[in-house]
Amino acid sequence: MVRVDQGNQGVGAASELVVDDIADSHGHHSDRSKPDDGSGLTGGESGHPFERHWGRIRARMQVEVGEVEYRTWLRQIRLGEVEADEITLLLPTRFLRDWVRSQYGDRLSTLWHAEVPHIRRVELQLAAEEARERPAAADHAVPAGSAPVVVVASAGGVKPGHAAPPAEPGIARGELAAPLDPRFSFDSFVVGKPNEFAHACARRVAERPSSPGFNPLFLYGGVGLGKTHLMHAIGLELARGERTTTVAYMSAEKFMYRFIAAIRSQSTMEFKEQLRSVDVLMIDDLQFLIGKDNTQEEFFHTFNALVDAGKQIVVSADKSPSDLSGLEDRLRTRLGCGMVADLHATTFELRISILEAKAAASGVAVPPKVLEFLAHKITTNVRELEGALNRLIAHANLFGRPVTLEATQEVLHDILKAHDRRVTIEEIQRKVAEHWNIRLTDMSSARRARAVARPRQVAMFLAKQLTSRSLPEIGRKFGNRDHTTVMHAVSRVAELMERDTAFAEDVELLRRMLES
Ligand SMILES: Nc1ncnc2c1ncn2[C@@H]1O[C@H](COP(=O)(O)OP(=O)(O)OP(=O)(O)O)[C@@H](O)[C@H]1O
Repeated sequence: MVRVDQGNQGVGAASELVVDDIADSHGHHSDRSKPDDGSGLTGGESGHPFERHWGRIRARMQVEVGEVEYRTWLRQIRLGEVEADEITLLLPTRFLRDWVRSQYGDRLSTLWHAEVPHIRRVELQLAAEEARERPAAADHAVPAGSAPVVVVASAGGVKPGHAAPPAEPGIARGELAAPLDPRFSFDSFVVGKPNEFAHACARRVAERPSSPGFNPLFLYGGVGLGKTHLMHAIGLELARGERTTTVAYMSAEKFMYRFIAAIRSQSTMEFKEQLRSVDVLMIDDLQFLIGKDNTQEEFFHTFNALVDAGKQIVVSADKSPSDLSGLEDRLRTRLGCGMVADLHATTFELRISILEAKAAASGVAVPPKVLEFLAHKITTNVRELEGALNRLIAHANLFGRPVTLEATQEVLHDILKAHDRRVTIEEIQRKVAEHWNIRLTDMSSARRARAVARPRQVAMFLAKQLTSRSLPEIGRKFGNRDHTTVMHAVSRVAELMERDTAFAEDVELLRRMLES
């Protein structure tokens, strides 16, 4: 049984949630809870009247200075006497006291004053006797090795007077930290029609977080289309700014496991406070929370607390809020309240631009023919496209040979074969016919009624997008039609998709079904 402490509001429900959610994600129950250690200590229960305030200040400091620095210098601080406008903080050694005083003294005073306005002075003292009398006043909250670290890039860096130089924004500061990848910047994100709206929204949030109408920002789209890239870009951009903005980025899965860890180490209050003290919270791959009802509940509360406090939330998922059917209704509703931006499947043009940018950055000359070939063959996922190009480049560097079409086919034969196998024209025809409720034979019939001709054109379009068949080959599969008919179908469907969003969504849905 997980111990439930009265002092930790909401932990009872949360404790059960942990076991439930582990069972959900692993398909069986596992009792990973820790037995009661009998210490009687729980988060926020030292008995000191200012313990809760101190908990919030500690969480804030942890976020600002990073986990390593926090543990080295600040974790051992205990609360001492409060007299009039002064609070005493106790440290176990003279060296620590002097160091904390010189490096963090001002910041601690500011935070104390902000938290408890009548406190104007912070006195740092050697703990001496007091330390023995009040052994674990503040330390139990974040046990070593199991601290639920919120990963933070502290834009604007560490405040003046702080000890170590700030960690590079987004670089992990503790063993649980989820770093922002410096490669995923706005500069390296190639913008095209399918992602321009999502990109513009991400830029806007990075420039002006918490703007009305943009909070939360919900980014969604298929696998490998740049959601994570855009989220990192927002974080990196904020980290470059002048203002002091704390950004926490984590996957929904990490969110759940950190929450579980916090419950096990009985530090949920600190976990919540850490989360709620950030300015921008970004949760990636939210669909992971489907079926994890209790973690959803926790996320919902965090979400509300942050939005109500004017903080920015950015969330990504593989579907739109309304299609995330396993999520609780009230969460879906709130997620859809801000800006919802779709990253559409890439077009040939965008894939070419991405390949060109990545090839140029690599410094290896890749002929346009090879880029075109790759953009035709690998249509689904930018990650795979990038992987294929990287392999070619590595090969060229290793053997000192130029990249040619022949070499490409040889080096990537396994990837290309897998892509050829992925979708057949017959499967496309079947799915499209089912979708519009027409007979499969109409895919090759001579009927020209729109109810039949339009689905047939869509099937041709998808055959061009999803297979590596040539136009004449596709034409043959559609009742021996000419390649110009296929060409016309492809451009007609692309044109209609631009104009008619409902139609575009239909085609997009079919594509996703065929690719999954
Ligand atoms: N428009 C783009 N410009 C440059 N690189 C891109 C673009 N879109 C995607 N990528 C690259 O493709 C790879 C996959 O992108 P990312 O991880 O952001 O996808 P995702 O949508 O989060 O996928 P998943 O659903 O798997 O989480 C990354 O290396 C990313 O840099």
